[in-house]
Amino acid sequence: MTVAADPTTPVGAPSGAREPRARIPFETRLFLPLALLTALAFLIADPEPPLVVQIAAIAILAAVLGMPHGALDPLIARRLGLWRTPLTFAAFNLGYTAVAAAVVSLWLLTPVPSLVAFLLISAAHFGSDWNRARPLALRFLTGAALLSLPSLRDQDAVADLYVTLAGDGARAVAAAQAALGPVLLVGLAVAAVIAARRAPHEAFELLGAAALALLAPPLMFFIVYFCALHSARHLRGGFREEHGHGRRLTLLVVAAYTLAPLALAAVFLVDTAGTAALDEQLLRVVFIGLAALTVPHMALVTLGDRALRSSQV
Ligand SMILES: CC1=C(/C=C/C(C)=C/C=C/C(C)=C/C=O)C(C)(C)CCC1
Ligand SMILES: [Fe+2]
Repeated sequence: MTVAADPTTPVGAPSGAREPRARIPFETRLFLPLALLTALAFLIADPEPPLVVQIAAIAILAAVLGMPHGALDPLIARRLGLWRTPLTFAAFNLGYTAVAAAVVSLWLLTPVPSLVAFLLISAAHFGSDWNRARPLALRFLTGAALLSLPSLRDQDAVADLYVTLAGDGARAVAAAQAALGPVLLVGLAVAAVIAARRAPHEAFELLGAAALALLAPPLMFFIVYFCALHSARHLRGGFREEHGHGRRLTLLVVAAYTLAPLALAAVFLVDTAGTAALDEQLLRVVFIGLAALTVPHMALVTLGDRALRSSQV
């Protein structure tokens, strides 16, 4: 299989004229066994952990493993030439924070449309973990399928989570996802077939992710996919692209930009202690926080990908 000069080439795959074999990326090896074990555990024993345990797990794992992949954003921005001096760096941070704050404000003002917008943006973002060189419509369809399958498995569980995040009106969003689920599942299978032609490991990842979404509770699916595949892939890609600038600086930026939002989340939790159950507050902090960071994060990742692709042409 030829993988040279293909943006879907797995990280670390050798390139050259002599038909190199695509190496299976680290995150595929991490995600697939984890996904299959988790899916199997719920298929056989259905050992559903209490919701509060799942929420605590997602808060901790998203903080430790999920957040750092967004923390590479200042480095992506530097590569894009968005900042060069301390002053333009400060302006970049101000802009990034302002966009995130605007998303939170919008969410509080119009929660249900904000949730829908978050799901649509996330569909494009997550769907781009596969078939990266293919049209956006295919990637969006893949992501929409991935995010709808949990509702197909357990519409009420997803509806309850959405209601905590966006109020009663959000129940209809889970219903819509459950209704679209079967068609989207077919779309995901098509995406897997398309991916298989150039990168078979992507097809296996997609099938593993679909099995996980259909068999494990919604939050367990999200934890395993988000931490073991999505975040791991972007973190590794980010470190690889920053290789010229030294690992120490990259580590420092990742640490600082992981800790800053976490500190903010902690302040919010302490500030609002007693106004709602801790698990509900945690769920809101995790997902509304992710929504706030996703908008500037996705804009940068998209620009970064575009720059990378044009430099490869
Ligand atoms: C709330 C919620 C869901 C959606 C989560 C989303 C959409 C997360 C997006 C995170 C992003 C985009 C991170 C960026 O890297 C699920 C899993 C459908 C079902 C369980 C409840
Ligand atoms: Fe991401």
